[in-house]
Amino acid sequence: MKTPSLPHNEVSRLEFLKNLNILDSLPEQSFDDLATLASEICKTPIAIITLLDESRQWFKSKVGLTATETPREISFCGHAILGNDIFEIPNALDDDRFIDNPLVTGNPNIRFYAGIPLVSSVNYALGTLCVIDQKARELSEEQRHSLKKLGRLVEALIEARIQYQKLQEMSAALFDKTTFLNTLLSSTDESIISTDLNGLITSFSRGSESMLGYTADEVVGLKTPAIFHDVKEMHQRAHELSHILNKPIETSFYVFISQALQRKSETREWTYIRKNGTSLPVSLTVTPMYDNTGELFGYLGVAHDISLRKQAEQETSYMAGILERTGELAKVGGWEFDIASMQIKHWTTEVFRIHELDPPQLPSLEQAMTFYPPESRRELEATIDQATQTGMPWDMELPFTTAKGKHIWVRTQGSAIMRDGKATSLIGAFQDITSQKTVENALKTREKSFNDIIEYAPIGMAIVSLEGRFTRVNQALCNIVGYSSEELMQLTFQEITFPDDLEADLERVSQLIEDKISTYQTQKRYIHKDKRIVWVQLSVSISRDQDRTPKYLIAQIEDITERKYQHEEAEQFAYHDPLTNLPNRRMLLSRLHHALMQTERFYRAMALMFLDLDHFKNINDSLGHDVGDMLLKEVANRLLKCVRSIDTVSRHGGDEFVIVLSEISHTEDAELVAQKIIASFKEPILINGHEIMMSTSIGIAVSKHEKPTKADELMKHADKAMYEAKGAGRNRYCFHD
Ligand SMILES: Nc1nc2c(ncn2[C@@H]2O[C@H](COP(=O)(O)OP(=O)(O)OP(=O)(O)O)[C@@H](O)[C@H]2O)c(=O)[nH]1
Repeated sequence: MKTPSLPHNEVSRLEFLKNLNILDSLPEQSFDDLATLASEICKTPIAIITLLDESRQWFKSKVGLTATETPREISFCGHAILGNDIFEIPNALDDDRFIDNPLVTGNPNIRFYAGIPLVSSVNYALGTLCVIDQKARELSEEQRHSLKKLGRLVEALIEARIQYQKLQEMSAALFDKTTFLNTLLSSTDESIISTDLNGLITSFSRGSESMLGYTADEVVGLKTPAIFHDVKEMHQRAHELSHILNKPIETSFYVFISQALQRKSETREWTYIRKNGTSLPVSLTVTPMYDNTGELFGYLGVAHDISLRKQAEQETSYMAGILERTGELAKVGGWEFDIASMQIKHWTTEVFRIHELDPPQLPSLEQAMTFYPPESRRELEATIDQATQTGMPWDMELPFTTAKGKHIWVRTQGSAIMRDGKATSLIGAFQDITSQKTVENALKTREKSFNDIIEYAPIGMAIVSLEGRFTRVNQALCNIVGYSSEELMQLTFQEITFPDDLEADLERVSQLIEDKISTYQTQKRYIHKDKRIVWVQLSVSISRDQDRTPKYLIAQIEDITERKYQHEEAEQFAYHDPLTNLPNRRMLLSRLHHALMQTERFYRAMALMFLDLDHFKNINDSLGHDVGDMLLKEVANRLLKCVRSIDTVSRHGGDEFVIVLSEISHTEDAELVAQKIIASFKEPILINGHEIMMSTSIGIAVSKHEKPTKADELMKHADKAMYEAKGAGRNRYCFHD
């Protein structure tokens, strides 16, 4: 027996056969009819439609046989499919290939076999239509011819099955696709509307319904432009298209499909009018739709709601407008620079105005830099480089020359916008600060003059905080108080003021701060660094801001120490007796007037004592004038010890002394003082080894508030009383009656 060899395309043949899904399928009438016909036409008891699987031949249809399959290696069909025509074995017992075949030697005892290969349209021999007899014989020519035709019919059945199968697959795919599309249509919020070529609406998606408020039933069948289009907008677009295409365009469906007609889809912003009358900005993409022959059959419009974006755009443009206007008002411009393209992206009107350039043509970076002088340009470029690398903001004031050649000053501020640690753009503000700069320069000049005035002033000057701390001092003041300016600025005026003068000074400062006085002048004492007293003439004023809040004190300090001492000396000279240093007649008269006034005011009494030394001339004559002088000094000391500090002991010249007891309660008080004086002379006075006994005669006059006496009267009274004392024997006192 010879096992049939395999066809050259066996692998793909088996694959094709498998995909036919025919193996082990149920019997089909059409196949069975053809098998029966073959059996009848060829007059054989057996007819089979076999299909050759990898290891078996399977019978799709069979007549006169109960088996459903047999092994491939013993099959006759395995040989038959290798040829193109009928494979005919008249007597298997005469053929070496089959003589010992189990199908020949055993059931079904094949003797005659004729099979026509069943070849698919893509040239795979799948099996055979064969007729079998248990006796040796041959087919007639007609039978062969018919068997071939029947074979073609079986092939057609198999081909129909293939086509059906393809159709099944396609319809399954179509179903999937339709399901997908329907799901997509109903799940998206986008509005999807299809129309035919004339704009008749053929579908209206769920998204369209919720976007526009109409149901599909209300809209499908309407012609575009339909109830939800803004006719004014369409009219405007028609007008634009007329210009573009240079021919009149009507306000019609055409405005939506002008591009689609040229096989392009077009996206454009439109306004939809909802059923409730409100409008909705949308971005509408219109796409032409073609059938499988490439024929245009309609249009698809997909629209999405851009109201949020529009609102954001409006807000942005509103904010940009506000920024632009506030920038103009504040004279501050804004700019933006894109780092990737190294291009200026935006300048506000104010930036153009400062440059004296006309918008909207933006200069390149290089051009923009030419407005700065070379040195400033280098500085600015370096700063921008640094900002780009580090994101560090900058704020610079630079000289600038406008497009029309005007020299101004500008302030440029900027910072980098960073994304993922990298600067993507720079934004900033730009300002003309020329007038500010002019004021600043004027202020600087003024400040310099002010500084110069302070620094080089011949008198001491200081700026002092309201608390008293020196915040600014000049050299003249340092010279006055002996401190360096650094040392002085660590001190307060309180610390260097002579304690006795501080209270009055602080009082005046308070009045200044409280705005009760605007300035004050005083003479006061500072304590020099070397601890000596320095007399100064001080003039203090206060600086206030616009709402009169006090800011600091301004002090002018003049050293008057020398003048002060000279004055004191002169005063001493004018009002004092140079020998005894006691007040002289002039001062006494002043004190007397004062005492009389107080007497009247306070309902008191006072006494005037007139003293003349007894026989003083003898001292001069016997011991000399100098001893006389020394004696007079000692007398002065003794007299001072007999009175209170409020009383005045004066020398009137020669050996005459006058005492004002400015406040007595009774006449007896004066008497007591007179007795004390007389007693004090009891002690001898020791001068140059001479023990001198001295006495004095005293005349006392009293003035009481109830009976006041004028000063000159009182002097006369006391003088008269003194003479009475002399007359009465000296070394005594007498009251004027
Ligand atoms: N040493 C000295 N003598 C003076 C000074 N001024 C006046 N005298 C003298 O004082 C004397 C005053 O004398 P009188 O008061 O007139 O007479 P007296 O000797 O004191 O006698 P009685 O007053 O009558 O007790 C005169 O001799 C003056 O020359 C002075 O400043 N120094």
